Amino acid sequence: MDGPILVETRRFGDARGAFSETYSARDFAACGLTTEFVQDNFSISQPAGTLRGLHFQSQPEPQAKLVRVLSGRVLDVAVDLRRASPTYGQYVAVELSAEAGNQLYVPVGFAHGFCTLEPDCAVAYKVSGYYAPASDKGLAWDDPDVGIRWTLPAGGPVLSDKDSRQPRLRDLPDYF
Ligand SMILES: Cc1cn([C@H]2C[C@H](O)[C@@H](COP(=O)(O)OP(=O)(O)O[C@H]3O[C@H](C)C(=O)[C@H](O)[C@H]3O)O2)c(=O)[nH]c1=O
Repeated sequence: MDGPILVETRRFGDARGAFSETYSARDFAACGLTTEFVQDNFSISQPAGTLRGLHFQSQPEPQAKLVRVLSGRVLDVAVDLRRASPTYGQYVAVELSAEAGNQLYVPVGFAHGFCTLEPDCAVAYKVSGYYAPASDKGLAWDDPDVGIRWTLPAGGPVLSDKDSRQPRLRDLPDYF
């Protein structure tokens, strides 16, 4: 899909553990990723099966995101909301983990969310627009028209009240 980018950075391991440069404006630009980030976010989720999303910010403060996992494993998902896109309504899903040290770049025009695959997952992500509550929008995690194949616990996901009642794709205005 045109848009999201899976980022793999070098990891230097030794007897103490490992070191990585997780972000470099110069090296990312050399790969065509020139987004300027203005805010860092962090969330920690205790229960496995915590599902945060799907979220995005509409104009005038849209956000591209660079997501990575500091501890644990998550299934990270981006849904294409760009009306003119040939992949409108389709999604990408990738397992991000502290162990793999991989990251997902989610461009403006995508809803983003993740579901934790084990307890005590810490997620850090850069965003290219400041938090703007009035622009904070969402998409239903279980929208049948999108059909995301989440890995969920038997009792279902742990959701915020907000995420338990997000609109379906067919009810969203043309934000992008
Ligand atoms: C996003 C955000 C939230 N907040 C405050 C607002 C609430 O009082 C509290 C929790 O917010 P929320 O329930 O929206 O947090 P998440 O469900 O983790 O939302 C995030 O999860 C998914 C995965 C995303 O991609 C978004 O970046 C983001 O929306 O933090 C702030 O003060 N600044 C912020 O940038």
